[in-house]
Amino acid sequence: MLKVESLAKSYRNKVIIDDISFTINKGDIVGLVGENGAGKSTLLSILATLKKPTKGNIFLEDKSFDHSKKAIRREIGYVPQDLALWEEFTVEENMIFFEQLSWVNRNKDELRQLCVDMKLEKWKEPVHSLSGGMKRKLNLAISLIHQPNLLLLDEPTVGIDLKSKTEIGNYLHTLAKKQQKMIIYTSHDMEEIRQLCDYVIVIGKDTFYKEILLKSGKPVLSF
Ligand SMILES: Nc1ncnc2c1ncn2[C@@H]1O[C@H](COP(=O)(O)OP(=O)(O)OP(=O)(O)O)[C@@H](O)[C@H]1O
Repeated sequence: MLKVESLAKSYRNKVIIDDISFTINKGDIVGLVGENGAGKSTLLSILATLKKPTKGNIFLEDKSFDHSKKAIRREIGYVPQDLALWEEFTVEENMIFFEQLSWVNRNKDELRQLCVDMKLEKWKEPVHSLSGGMKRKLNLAISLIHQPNLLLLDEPTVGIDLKSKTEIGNYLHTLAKKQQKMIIYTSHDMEEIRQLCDYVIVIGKDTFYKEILLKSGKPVLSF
């Protein structure tokens, strides 16, 4: 379980996030939506332990973000908006490189299976020759190497076609429902959010997204 209590973040005196509280259980896929600049990436990077909140508490199971940062990092897979891949290396070489940096040992078959599960079958191809959707899949596969329990995905399907979006969505659904991962997922595509997420956290002043989601019957928490 991930528990966020009264979280706030300001840059200098500008309040970006104000008093957010929510709980995510194992197996939940939670959408995080809001207008540009609402603070979605800021919230994800706080949950990824990369930024400190101005106020509030966060717990992953019984571990506090204030006291157990190292242990918590092992449990988290974070995929930022920007791709972080070695373009000249093949898919295989990228997977092996990131496995070497991770806390767990995964053999080549296991690494390859992670890619196959995501329908990324270009194992021997250099990354620069892959489509945008395939690169996004590879970024996601890399974030799963250390078998995290909490996945934080910042617009993982931005700019990719419907087929790849659907494949990524199906895979995330399997990760949550069969492997009991917790997933927080940002997107500006409300249809995708509606189909994939169990509930949605809406942040920011604009009520546009909240209204669309409520109309579709999706449970919404808004801040
Ligand atoms: N290091 C920083 N210093 C000052 N302001 C920042 C910093 N990082 C982000 N901000 C500001 O915080 C606000 C929220 O940014 P953030 O990137 O979290 O929004 P977002 O909801 O993810 O937006 P988008 O949908 O465009 O990705 C923006 O106004 C941004 O300019």
